[in-house]
Amino acid sequence: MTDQPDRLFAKPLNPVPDFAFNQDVARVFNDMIRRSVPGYLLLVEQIGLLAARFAKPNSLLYDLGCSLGAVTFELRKIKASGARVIAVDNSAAMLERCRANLAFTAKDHPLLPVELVQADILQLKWQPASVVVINFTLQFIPPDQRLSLLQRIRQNLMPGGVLILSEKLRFTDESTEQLLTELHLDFKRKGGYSELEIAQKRDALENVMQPDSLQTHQQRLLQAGFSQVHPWFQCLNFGSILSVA
Ligand SMILES: Nc1ncnc2c1ncn2[C@@H]1O[C@H](C[S@+](CC[C@H]([NH3+])C(=O)[O-])CC(=O)[O-])[C@@H](O)[C@H]1O
Ligand SMILES: O=C(O)C(=O)Cc1ccccc1
Repeated sequence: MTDQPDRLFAKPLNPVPDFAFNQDVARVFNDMIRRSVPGYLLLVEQIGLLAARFAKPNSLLYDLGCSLGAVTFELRKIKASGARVIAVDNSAAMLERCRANLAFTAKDHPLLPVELVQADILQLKWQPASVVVINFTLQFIPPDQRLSLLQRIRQNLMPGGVLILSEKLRFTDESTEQLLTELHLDFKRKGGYSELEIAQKRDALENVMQPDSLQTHQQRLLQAGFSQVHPWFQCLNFGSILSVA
């Protein structure tokens, strides 16, 4: 994986442009996500283990909003004969680097075949799947499209299939929101981000990324038709939910 340090917001920007998954972001994304999402590496590793329990032979495993392919790579390690991984992202810059990463990491031990698809996940042509992972991507989908996307995912999951959804969380209780946001800022400061970098990235994300509360996610997943909805991971204001079809 390329590991250029993220200095994208280090110099004063006036105005701060909306956050976009362009070449500049793709180049530093590996560093950015590790220093921005507490628990990211543990989460990705654990997703591989969770997914392995639900993956069925001869089925599809989707990684929606695959970025540089961290989750895709974990899915490819699963032993499920005849299964295939479909990794989807609408950013050409991300997919190009994802392709290079996956080629580089393809060692001798067998990995599941992968197809990289450049597409909007709202426009995807679905095929029946046993595993769908959407790791920190639903928060970039317009809120009024989220339920119908989850319904489509639910409809294309085989019985007993799993959806793993990770998101930044907001909290309706003001003091919880304040405390966890402060702790997240402490995590960023400890990772070497300056106050300017933190403030400018927050401004860049403001119109682009809209997190929901854990309760909103749980209710929406039930409404989409999932029979079991289990929050299984939370680190500060980042969490993940496993839902069974
Ligand atoms: N409508 C869309 N259709 C397809 N892709 C999209 C769409 N909107 C955004 N994306 C893509 O979703 C990804 C979100 S990052 C995922 C991290 C990864 N899952 C990881 O586990 O490392 C999360 C973050 O940056 O916080 C980006 O690559 C976008 O191009
Ligand atoms: O940086 C943040 O505040 C985040 O919420 C996480 C994030 C990580 C990578 C790209 C966009 C958002």
